[in-house]
Amino acid sequence: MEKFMEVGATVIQSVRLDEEKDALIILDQTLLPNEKRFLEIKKMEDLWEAIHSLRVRGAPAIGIAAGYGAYLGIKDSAATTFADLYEEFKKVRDYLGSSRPTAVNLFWALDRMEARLKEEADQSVESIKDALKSEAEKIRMEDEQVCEAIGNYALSLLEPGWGILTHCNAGTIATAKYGTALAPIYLGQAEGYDFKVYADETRPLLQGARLTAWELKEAGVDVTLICDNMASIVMKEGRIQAVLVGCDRVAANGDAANKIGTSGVAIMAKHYQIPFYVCAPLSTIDMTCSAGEKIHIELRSEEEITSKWYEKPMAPAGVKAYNPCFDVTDHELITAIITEKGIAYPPYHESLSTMFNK
Ligand SMILES: CSC[C@H]1O[C@H](OP(=O)(O)O)[C@H](O)[C@@H]1O
Repeated sequence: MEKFMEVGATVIQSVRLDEEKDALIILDQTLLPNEKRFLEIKKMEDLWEAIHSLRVRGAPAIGIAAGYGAYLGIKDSAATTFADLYEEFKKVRDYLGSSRPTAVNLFWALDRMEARLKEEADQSVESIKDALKSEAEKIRMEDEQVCEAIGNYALSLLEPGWGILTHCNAGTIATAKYGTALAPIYLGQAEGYDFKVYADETRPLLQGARLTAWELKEAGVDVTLICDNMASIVMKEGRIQAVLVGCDRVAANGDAANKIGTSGVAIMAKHYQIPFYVCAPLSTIDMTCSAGEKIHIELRSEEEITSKWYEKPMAPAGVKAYNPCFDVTDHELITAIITEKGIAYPPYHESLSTMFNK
């Protein structure tokens, strides 16, 4: 944690609970890099909207928000028995679970909150509520340690001065701290690694341009923004020695869903013989999902492609658009999957299972 502070990185909590206000405080990521505004969220409808609209985004941050949401959703319940409280919890769980489909952390966190609630079944309603609050806090605190561990494992694969390409934003604001794919950048910076990071802009929602370029620049990291269709040229020019990406759900065979465009980057990396690493907390690995084709890919509105970020529409009125939010990178294109328990190499079914038993 201190290393992170030393390098002057943006120490910003994108999701936290404010106990005095009884609210979830969320950094509105849709406004970055132009405005740093925090939202106070008390109602479940507002949290659902914040997740759905990507005000809070990034698989681990969505999980943290859902954990707190599960607590806030039942905190003022008038239930006097476990059974009644559980009925209310299930409604909150199902509602928040419908906000986005792909990042498994949302469901992982809700399941974890439910398991804790059941463990406390013989306690009073008030102490069950307290237990849920502390479980949500635990999810957030653990994520910091998980990201730091991923960062250290990833750093062991990198060398000083390397050019690193990343896609979308798997940085500190997508997690409790450090990020997943950006964690080794921050930890390496403290050790004088002097990485040159290339950030794909990541159409259509521009998380690379708006968020990755912003947080790395704030931290004093050497970052260069490129359009998505420039990844090949920077690889060909020898500027990239490794690709690091985050992920939203990893299947048991190692297929990894991440922001749309990631699989194309992996195909190019293979062509140029550049290692392609996926950084994945165990909370993002879904061993119940056998392969990538089973992952539900979120489809988002056409307007995100045609006009959202422009003063004037960038496409003819009424044109059809297709806007899948994620794609799945085939496990054969992935050099290694870096978890908080170690580095998994192919065959992934075996190596990922081992990570869960450590
Ligand atoms: C560290 S999680 C990574 C992550 O979040 C992304 O998606 P979104 O912005 O839609 O929530 C993405 O695919 C990432 O790499």
